[in-house]
Amino acid sequence: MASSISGKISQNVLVAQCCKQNRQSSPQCQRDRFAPVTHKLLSFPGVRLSWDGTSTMQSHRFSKLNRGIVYCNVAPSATVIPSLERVDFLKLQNGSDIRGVAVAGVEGEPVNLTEPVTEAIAAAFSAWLLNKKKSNESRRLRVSIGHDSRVSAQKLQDAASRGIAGAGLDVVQYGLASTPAMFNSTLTEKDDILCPVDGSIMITASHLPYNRNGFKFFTNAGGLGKPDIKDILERAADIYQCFTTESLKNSEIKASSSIKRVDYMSVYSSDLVAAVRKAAGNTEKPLEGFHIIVDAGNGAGGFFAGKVLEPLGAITSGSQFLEPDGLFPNHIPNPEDKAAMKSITEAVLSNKADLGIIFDTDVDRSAAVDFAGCELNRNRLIALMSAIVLEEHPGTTIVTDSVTSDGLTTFIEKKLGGKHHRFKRGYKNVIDEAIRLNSVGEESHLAIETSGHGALKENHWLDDGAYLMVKLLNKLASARASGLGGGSQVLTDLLDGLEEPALAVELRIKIDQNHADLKGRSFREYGEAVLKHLENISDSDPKLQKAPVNYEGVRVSGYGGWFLLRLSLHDPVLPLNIEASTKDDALKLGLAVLSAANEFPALDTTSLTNFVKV
Ligand SMILES: O=P(O)(O)OC[C@H]1O[C@H](O)[C@H](O)[C@@H](O)[C@@H]1O
Repeated sequence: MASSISGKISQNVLVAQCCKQNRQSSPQCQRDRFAPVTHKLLSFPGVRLSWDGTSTMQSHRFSKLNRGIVYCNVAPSATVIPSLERVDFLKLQNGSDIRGVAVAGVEGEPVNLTEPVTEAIAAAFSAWLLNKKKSNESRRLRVSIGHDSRVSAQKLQDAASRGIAGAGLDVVQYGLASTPAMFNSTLTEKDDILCPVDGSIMITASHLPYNRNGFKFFTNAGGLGKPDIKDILERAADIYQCFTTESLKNSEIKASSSIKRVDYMSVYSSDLVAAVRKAAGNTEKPLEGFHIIVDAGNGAGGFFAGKVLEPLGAITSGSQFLEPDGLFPNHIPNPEDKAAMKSITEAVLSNKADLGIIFDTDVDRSAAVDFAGCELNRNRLIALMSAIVLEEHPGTTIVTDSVTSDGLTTFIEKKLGGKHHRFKRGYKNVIDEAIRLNSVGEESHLAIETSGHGALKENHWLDDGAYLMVKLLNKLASARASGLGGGSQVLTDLLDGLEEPALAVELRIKIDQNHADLKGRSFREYGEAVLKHLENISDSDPKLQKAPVNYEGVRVSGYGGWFLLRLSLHDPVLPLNIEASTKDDALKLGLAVLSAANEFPALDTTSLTNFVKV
């Protein structure tokens, strides 16, 4: 419970408990042994914390001069938990997400996302949030937590709740939820369900295997970016090394009184329903008679059938894998995955449905399949969304990731009259770039990746796979309202004129980080050297032309196609995309890359060598 001091609400932070034992054993604590600790993690406005060794932390208003200074004294009785492993927190960063191994049993993948680690990360997010937001005088800050269907979800949700409650913030648990719903909870104005929340945590590892898990964080300004995640992990490392048996026990007791549960997915779903009804001129059941199949891949997207499509009048029989199952027994929930797309396509065809909709585990990505089994994912989904958005906003700029096809550019610019801004890979990069363009006067309404991530300006730049599908449903409903039949043919017709390559492939070339040829360089530096060399080779080959505008890696046209070699956002890998109108041309492009790659012994070029051999 927060203690009320001088009539103001103050936030307690239980997690700053640096014990004597810890100080003796950890270098940081030794450094800080006789001095007040200046912890970034506790630098919240105007509050000094002191702990007198009892289980209660006391907050005192503190002079502005001393903001951020924390006195952290711990009772000698506190004991370090022997089972607390050393954890390299910064290794848990994955771009603008946190990802780790939460379930034991996979060889070579030791668990590094334990409950105490999670508690420390959630406490660190709370401290970060307290720094960012001035606590409302009338209430404590609150944080919503939701999760996808992973087997480790419940225990991580409980641990994260303890971290937040221990920091003196209120916790609102949503249970099974989608990532976009979590962001949305920072925007919803609805007091009776404790919205808006000040911050939100989604527990998910997207489409990764069952043993992984992770976190995404939101405020009403959007998803946290890389620097914020790094900051949070640094704070979490400090917090973690100060954990004691007592502090962890206390946080459990504290958490039980600060946790509320809310059925937020019903609220979020009814917003989606309202959006489709509104677009259809306030018709109650604009999808009446449409047969639409949902494939949630046993992730969190099952709600879309029963809570969105059915209230709108659609028939959803034949929908599959709607039940959450964190072992993902049917297929990987990933609209880029070939087996997943095959599965939904077969379901649409065998049920003679009008449309199929598929989500990734946490529903921030999606794709569709038309009545004839035509996959509407990757470049096609971008083309389709561009057609819809450009009808509404003629001439607008469509921001995409870097691996989009040349045919897509021609389609957006020549057929649709828009502008294609091919930017970098990474959904956050794409969304942030669209926001930046608007801020400098270039109108953009859509930011979308080939991975199926997509965000619209009209939807607060929320990265929302379900909302992308709502836009397709609006199109179906409005076409029928204006007398057009043919079900999802209306969507496929929008793709008329999109040139597609005969062959499109993505190969991932690994960099062996332990190879002597790195000569002390990081894999990134090594990868950059590969790219530079490839650029030089391409410049000197008259059959190859470097893309005039390119924001990442080396993109080159030639032999009736193109290739892009770039550094992965996360891994020691150089992903290579090749598209061409014949297999022969694709091989020539592959050979050009291979001749450059062969000069770098730390590269594992097996996949490329096999590709050019065929
Ligand atoms: O650079 P890569 O390894 O291909 O990964 C890039 C991808 O990473 C994650 O999955 C992000 O969610 C995507 O937005 C991004 O496109």
